[in-house]
Formats: sequence, C-alpha cells, structure tokens
Amino acid sequence: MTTLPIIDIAPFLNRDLADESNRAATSAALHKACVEYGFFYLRIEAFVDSSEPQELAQLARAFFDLPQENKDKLALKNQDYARGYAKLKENVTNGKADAHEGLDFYRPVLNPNKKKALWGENQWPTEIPQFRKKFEIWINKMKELGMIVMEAMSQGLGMTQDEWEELRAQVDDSFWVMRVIGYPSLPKDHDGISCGAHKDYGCLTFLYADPTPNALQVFLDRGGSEKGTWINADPIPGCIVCNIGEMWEIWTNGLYRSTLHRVVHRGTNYRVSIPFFFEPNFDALVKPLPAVKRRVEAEESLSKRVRRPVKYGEFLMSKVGNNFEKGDASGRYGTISKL
Ligand SMILES: N=C(N)NCCCC[C@H](N)C(=O)O
Ligand SMILES: O=C(O)CCC(=O)C(=O)O
Ligand SMILES: [Fe+2]
Repeated sequence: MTTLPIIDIAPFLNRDLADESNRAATSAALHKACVEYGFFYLRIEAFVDSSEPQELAQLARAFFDLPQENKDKLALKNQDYARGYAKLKENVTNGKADAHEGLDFYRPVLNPNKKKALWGENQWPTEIPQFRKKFEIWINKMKELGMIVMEAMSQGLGMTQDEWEELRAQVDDSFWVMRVIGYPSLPKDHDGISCGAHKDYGCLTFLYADPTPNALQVFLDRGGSEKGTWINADPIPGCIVCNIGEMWEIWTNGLYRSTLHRVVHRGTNYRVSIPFFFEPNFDALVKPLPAVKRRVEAEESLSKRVRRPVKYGEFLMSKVGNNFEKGDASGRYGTISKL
C-alpha cells in the first residue's frame, strides 16, 4: 500500500546553524514529494499545538449544528457569491453537486464591493462566540507557514537567494482562501460524492481534517504498482495534509504537478475539514521559474512544453465561476463585474 510521504518542517522554524543539514534534507524531501506525488503530510507539531485545530473543528461543528435558517443568513448571495455559506449541494465540481456545506473566507480587500467578483466582505458567524477570533489566529499562522514552506521549496529547487526573493514577492500578500467544510455521511446505496475530483488552484493547500478515515482520496498518476488508483489520505496526528496547486505546475513548467483528489465520506459521522489555501498575490504574474529552466537544460528528460504565464487573480476568477450550477450562482456570478 502506497502512503504519502511525511515531511517535518521543524528545521525551517529556526535559524540555527546546527539545523542547516536538516533543512537541506527537508527541502530535498519536499522536492521529491512534489515530483512524485504533489501531495504529502507536513509535520507541524513544532509549529502549532494540535489542540488548536481541534478547537476550530469544534467551532465549525457548532456552526453547522445551527438551524438551517440561521446558516442561510450568511448565504453567498449576500456578498460576491464567493464569500459566505454554501448550503448542502450548492457547491458543484465537474458539473455535479457536492454533498457538503461550507463557509468560505477570502483575504479581505480594501474598498470591498459586493458587485465585484471576489471583492465582497467575509461573513463571520456571530452566533458562535470566539469563532472569528480563533479562526483569524489560524489564518495568520497558516500564512506564516505558507511563506516558510515556500522558502523550503525554493531551496529544494536549487533557487538562488535572488530567485527566492523574486518568487517571494509573488506570494507575500497571499490572496488566501479558507474553507470550513461539513460533510454529512453519504447514503450507502448512493453514487453521490462528497467533493468531486479536482486539482487545487493556487500554490499550497494546508488541510486540517478531523480524524475521520476513508474520506479524502488522492489519485496516483505517476508510476508504481498502484498507478491509476485512488488511495486514502487519512489524517495523521501532528500533521496536516499538504498539496500543491496549479500555480506550481506553471512555476515548474510541469516538473511539479498538482494532483487530483476527492472526498467520498461513507462513514456514519459528520466530518469536518478546514482547508487553508495559501495562494499567490492577486496580481501575481505566474510564469516558469529560471531555476527550473536550468534543470530542464541539465536533465533532457523534462517536458519542453512551456507553460503559459497566468495572472493568478484572473485564473482564480475563472475557477470560482465553475463552482456553482449553471444558471444559479454561476449565472449570477457571470453577471457581476470581473474587476
Ligand atoms: N479553492 C479551492 N481549491 N477550492 C476547491 C473546491 C473544490 C472543487 C471545486 N468545486 C471545483 O470545481 O474546482
Ligand atoms: O475536505 C477535504 O478533505 C478536502 C477538501 C478539498 O479538497 C477542497 O476544498 O479543495
Ligand atoms: Fe481540494
């Protein structure tokens, strides 16, 4: 049975000279994991105490336990159709309704305008005391972790200090997204899916999920005897699940690939997960990195197809529009101004 690699980020949490060789090992392991899987566990117990996300999951449960009409008060349509509460089956992946409900938050913007795509205001549940405060602490930590992992990855790619500074400038004001997701159990005799197969859009996804096993599945697409099958990415204590988004495919010209994943939750409990998407800056122009070009020239084997640059914000907008049924939010989303 294939299991995803576990990478300890601890050596990057300090500047100890003594940890230099451990940092090199972590970077090398990140590089290998990104080439081979695009998905891995990140051991973060030296960074956050596990009681912290556990408490967030409790707050999330308290929200999902509210009467439907209370949750609907935070509906996406109150805002920019991106920020707020999506009821069960409102989210769509590949044209099919997802059997989950969720609250989505995005990086706050200056001069919010709910008629402008992605430019509204976050809707926090005021009925759950502490919800906003505790999740804001988490957001800040995940942003910090994002920069740490990005720097570790830049070393794994053999980037120079100047090259890292240039990449850093594309992610230092991350247009992050956080989702708080609730998954009821799928009916046993049903071919429904909790979240359809997809790739994440941006840079790094940091997923905390409650201990429910057999829910998140990752598609193995790069060799080994299990190639072409789905494996479970069950939670591991002290770790979060991390995967790379499509911007990494562009930065590395396909050397790193974003991996399909889905959620099929047939267990009897109500599952809660909290993915944090550490993304590039809204205005970042994402294009293949020079450090990767050097490698391609050195290692003949890599694909020569050059990925086209994208503006991250535009790419995100095209994706978010697909997250709803046509004629429903996506229809209306299509009519609100694209900046
Ligand atoms: N920001 C991210 N990555 N969100 C992923 C959401 C799940 C897939 C989405 N419905 C889709 O169809 O892409
Ligand atoms: O809930 C999960 O385990 C994964 C959710 C996910 O893949 C997403 O929201 O992008
Ligand atoms: Fe995802």
